[in-house]
Amino acid sequence: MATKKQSKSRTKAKSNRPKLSTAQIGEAFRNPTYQMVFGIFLVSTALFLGGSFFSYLLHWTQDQSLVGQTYGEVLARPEIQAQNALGKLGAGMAHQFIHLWFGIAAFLVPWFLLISGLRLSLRVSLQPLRRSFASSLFLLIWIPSLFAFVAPQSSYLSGASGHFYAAWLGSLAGPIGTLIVLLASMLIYLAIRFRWTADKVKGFFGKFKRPEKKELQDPEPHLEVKDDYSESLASKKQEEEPDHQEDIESLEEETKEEPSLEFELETQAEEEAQASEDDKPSAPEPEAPSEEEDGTYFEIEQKEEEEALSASEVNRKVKEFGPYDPTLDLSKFKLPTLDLLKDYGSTNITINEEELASNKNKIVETLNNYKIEISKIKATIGPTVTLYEIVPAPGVRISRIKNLEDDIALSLSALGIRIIAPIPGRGTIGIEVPSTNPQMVPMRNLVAGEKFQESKMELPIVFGKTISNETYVTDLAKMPHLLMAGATGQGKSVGLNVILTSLLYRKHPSQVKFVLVDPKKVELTLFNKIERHYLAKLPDTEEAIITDTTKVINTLNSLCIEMDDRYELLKNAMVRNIKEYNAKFIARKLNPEEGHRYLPYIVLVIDEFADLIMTAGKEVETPIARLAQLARAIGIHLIVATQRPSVNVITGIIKANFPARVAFRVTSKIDSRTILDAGGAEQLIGKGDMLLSQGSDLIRLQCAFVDTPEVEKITDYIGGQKAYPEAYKLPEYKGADEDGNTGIDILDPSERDALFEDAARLVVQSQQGSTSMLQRKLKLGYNRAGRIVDQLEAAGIIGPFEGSKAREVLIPDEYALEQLLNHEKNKE
Ligand SMILES: Nc1ncnc2c1ncn2[C@@H]1O[C@H](COP(=O)(O)OP(=O)(O)OP(=O)(O)O)[C@@H](O)[C@H]1O
Repeated sequence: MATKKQSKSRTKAKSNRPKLSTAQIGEAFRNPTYQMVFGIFLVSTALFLGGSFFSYLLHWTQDQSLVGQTYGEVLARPEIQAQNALGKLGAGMAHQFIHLWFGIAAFLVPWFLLISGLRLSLRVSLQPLRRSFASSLFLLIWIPSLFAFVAPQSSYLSGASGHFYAAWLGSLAGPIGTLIVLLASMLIYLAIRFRWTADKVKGFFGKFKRPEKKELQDPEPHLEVKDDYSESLASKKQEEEPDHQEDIESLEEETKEEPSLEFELETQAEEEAQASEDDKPSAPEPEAPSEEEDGTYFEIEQKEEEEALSASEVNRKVKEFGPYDPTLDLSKFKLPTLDLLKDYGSTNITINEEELASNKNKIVETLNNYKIEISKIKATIGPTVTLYEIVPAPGVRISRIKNLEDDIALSLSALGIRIIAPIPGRGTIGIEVPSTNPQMVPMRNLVAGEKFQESKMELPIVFGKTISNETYVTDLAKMPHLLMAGATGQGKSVGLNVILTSLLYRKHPSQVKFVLVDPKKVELTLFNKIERHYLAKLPDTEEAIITDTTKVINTLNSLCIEMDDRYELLKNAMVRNIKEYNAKFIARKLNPEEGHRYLPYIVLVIDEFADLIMTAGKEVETPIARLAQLARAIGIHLIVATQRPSVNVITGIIKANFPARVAFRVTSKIDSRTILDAGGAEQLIGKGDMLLSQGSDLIRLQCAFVDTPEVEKITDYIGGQKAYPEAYKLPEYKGADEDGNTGIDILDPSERDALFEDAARLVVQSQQGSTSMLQRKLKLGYNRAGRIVDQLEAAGIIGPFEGSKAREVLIPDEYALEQLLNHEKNKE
């Protein structure tokens, strides 16, 4: 009874177990580890079969004795031995495949398994898979039939299947009919396989007729277009007997005259599709290595879509976040989940072969019109722009191609053509042509990408995709500051949101703080919701997002104080940068009682810098330049965006301290030069198309797209979680206007600063009378600390200013100080 119940409940449990959906199976199949395992399995099977087949050809007569017996018996009895190198199993398999099935054509089976296995496991592509499969299927029927027809006695050539087909065909069409069917089917196969056309066939036969004519026309033949094929012909020509030369020349002519275009379309993404399953119908069929119909190699490169981690994997990583000391205050904090970002589906690029071929032809034609020969063209397809890389024929001056920029743009009738001559480090010339069907790059796909999720960077930012469709992740901590410019509506605000979103997806609130300056008052308001998690602000201010100019000046100066403080901490900890400092702090090697604390990174974002410079000029420029120069090591990073990249906004001093710059589309070449020190940004196509310059590198990227509702969802998600009691406090700074010479009498004890007594105690305790010490310990601005020092001097607590020496402290201990203070109070 009990067992019945048990088995019942087991069956119930079984039926309750979730069934694998096809999507899950597909996902598992795309898993690189499974692909590797399956690939290894295929390669080993191929080697086993191949080896046993070869051995069968040598030993099949000796192993004949095994054939008559039942498999089970042969395998079970160890005394039965086979001559086949792969043992009884090998002998049996080879007999099955060669004798009973396909004859000699059976070798196609291990060959196909081998190329499939290599592609799956190592991404090595010996042959396009789909085509090899079709060819193998055809040949597995055709070869056995042919051998059965021409050599019916040799059964290992044709196999039993060959005899069957030949007998069946013979009964249907007789021997002559069989021969015709065999020949015709082979011709059809060759025509499809090698894309025969009437011109090609005529050209091939024509070469036997035209040599004399050719010699008359072109007494000194030379190769007009230099490519591998013609090169091989040229070398062959030298080796050949003189009377074969005409043949070769006519062959060359044939290649030049060929009007149709064929080019290789080998994409990794497509390889992926083939290796897994046929779920991407838009992916084009890969073809044979590039064929040079018009004398120029044309090759198309499209990088494979980056492997996206599934939503559950990303969320698991989020959950793993935690056993880290500084996060303890908000240990339950969860980083935003992937589903907060909008799912725009897969963004596999659909290749428009016609467009590619026509652009390629136009480029080649335009260059040919100017007598510029090229030997190879390669197309790399990005989300919005395709890069045509040209290898010019030897002797062509690069400047000539560069000068044809406008002519090429005219012939392609496209805006935004950019010529990079030469592409640094590649030895080629690049022509970037905007696609007619640009693809947006959704933030979700990039955030889910392995590259971003697994990056070990301090402040990883997933900016977008490169021209070769690769995800571009960079480290803000290494940049270390970023200047961003672009005309209105070209994607600046989206770019800023992408940066902030990237950091929100990877960093715990204890690790990074934002100081947001938004004079336009609308762009960054959404981030108000995460004030107590991620924002930093001045003490006693209401709004964390700074919109007014005076507050910006105070905040910048406050950041300078924070910077000085941090340098002091670093000095005391004897480390060189924030990373080492925090590592030491986490290892509990720094004592919090001595003022040490965990230092979060601070990212200052200024949207619309031009507005600030116009209203505050030097007052803004100086602290920004100071921060930009020094703040790198202590973890303060600046991102400054502007609509107007003119020289009075981006001054020399600002530019010199911002090595990393991003340009969205700008209105003029001068603006492009101002921001990037190079032209090109005026030719971008807008909508997030951008150039990123880091040192001498200039990279074209398509910025990721994150919409306002998505940002709102993320900030809501974070804002809904437990927060710190208040925003991260920056040191207090009072502007000169507020505490400058406002008629305060330093001799009048009633007008003393509120912090006077605290300052006096500090000075006496430490027996040090310096302004900078007060600034640091009391978190004051320079002016206020200076004024307190003057009041301390007037009260007789410290001595007068003595140049480079510290002021003398006149009160020996705290007891004497308390007596002095009480005495003054009593006098009042
Ligand atoms: N990376 C992108 N991908 C696709 N479309 C984009 C991208 N970036 C911007 N766009 C489009 O351009 C529009 C304007 O972008 P955005 O608001 O960022 O411009 P802006 O430069 O900040 O303008 P402004 O300076 O006037 O605020 C967006 O609404 C969006 O439609």
